[in-house]
Amino acid sequence: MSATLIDGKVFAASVRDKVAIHVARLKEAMGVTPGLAVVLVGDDPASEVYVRSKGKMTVEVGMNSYEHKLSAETSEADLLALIEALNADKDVHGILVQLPLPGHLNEALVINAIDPAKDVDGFHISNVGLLGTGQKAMVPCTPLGCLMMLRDHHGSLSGLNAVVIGRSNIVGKPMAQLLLGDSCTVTIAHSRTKDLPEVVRRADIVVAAVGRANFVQGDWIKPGATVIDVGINRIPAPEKGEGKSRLVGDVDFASASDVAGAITPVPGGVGPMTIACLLANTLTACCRSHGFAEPEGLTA
Ligand SMILES: NC(=O)C1=CN([C@@H]2O[C@H](COP(=O)(O)OP(=O)(O)OC[C@H]3O[C@@H](n4cnc5c(N)ncnc54)[C@H](OP(=O)(O)O)[C@@H]3O)[C@@H](O)[C@H]2O)C=CC1
Ligand SMILES: Nc1nc(=O)c2c([nH]1)NC[C@@H]1CN(c3ccc(C(=O)N[C@@H](CCC(=O)O)C(=O)O)cc3)C=[N+]21
Repeated sequence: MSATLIDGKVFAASVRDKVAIHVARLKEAMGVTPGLAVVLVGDDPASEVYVRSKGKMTVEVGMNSYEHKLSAETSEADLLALIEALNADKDVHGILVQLPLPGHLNEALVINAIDPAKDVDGFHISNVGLLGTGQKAMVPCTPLGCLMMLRDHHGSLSGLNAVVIGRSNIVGKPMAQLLLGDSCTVTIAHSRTKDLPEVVRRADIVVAAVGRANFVQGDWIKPGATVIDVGINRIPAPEKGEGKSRLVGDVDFASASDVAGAITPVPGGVGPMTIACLLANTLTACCRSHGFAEPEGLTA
């Protein structure tokens, strides 16, 4: 491995430290404590783990955490009623509805019911539109975390060729918007892209958000490029014992880290930054709702 490792775990801890300092100040000077409500519908074990770890970190930075666990059979009307109540709750500054939702619930309808000012995921159409037109928005956590790491590594991103693999509403598209906002020349690749390896070879920055284990190969990477691996894939790991598994990204780390200039690992890369940015967004939402000065370096 010759690439510099971009340590998301360390970076995320520094973001959370910054958030904690601002939260302490808000509490002391203004008597306001930011609050994050997380809504989980159903009992997907992986989602439960994430929700628990989000709650723990929310409390660690001094914020209030409100967890709402609803059964998998919850009706759309009941979920919308909860969102209405959270929209009206003065102690709640951020609302996150864990995705994916069970199939009988209309995801777009539910997300768009959240008060855009409390939409710390940045998924509401109003925030999507604001981001797309370069106006102040709530920015999706995963792309924001990627952008922070890229800015930290490169300084300016202006003029660099960026290739985003994946065009989902939660990662690929907002990532492309943020890179464009920083004056990259952006290509969005997806499952219909012709000759993906050749497209990726032009990139100074590669962001992989595909959902396929070890998909991006080292010989697709331009020597010296920066590789951000968003993928979270659980694969069998018989070498760790029968029935065991491990997490890998969308990038074949072994081959890519020999060619890239810098690379994020999985685990310990984008994942921890996503949660840190969720806390940063909750703080930002709280400051905006009260008309307080926004902390610097925690938004796009
Ligand atoms: N670290 C974190 O915090 C987070 C990690 N993730 C992880 O990131 C990954 C992507 O998530 P998400 O965006 O939600 O996934 P989606 O499944 O919504 O999107 C995947 C994208 O990859 C594209 N794709 C699929 N196969 C290929 C292929 N063979 N060649 C090129 N493109 C392909 C799809 O193209 P098409 O549109 O044509 O189908 C699609 O646009 C997952 O591993 C997920 O677990 C997600 C959120 C947060
Ligand atoms: N409304 C909504 N917003 C989200 O942001 C959202 C969501 N729904 N649904 C699921 C995805 C996935 N996601 C992750 C967050 C942190 C890690 C993370 O911290 N991963 C650790 C590893 C954790 C482990 O060991 O399992 C790491 O990469 O180091 C991963 C994935 C947020 N998501």
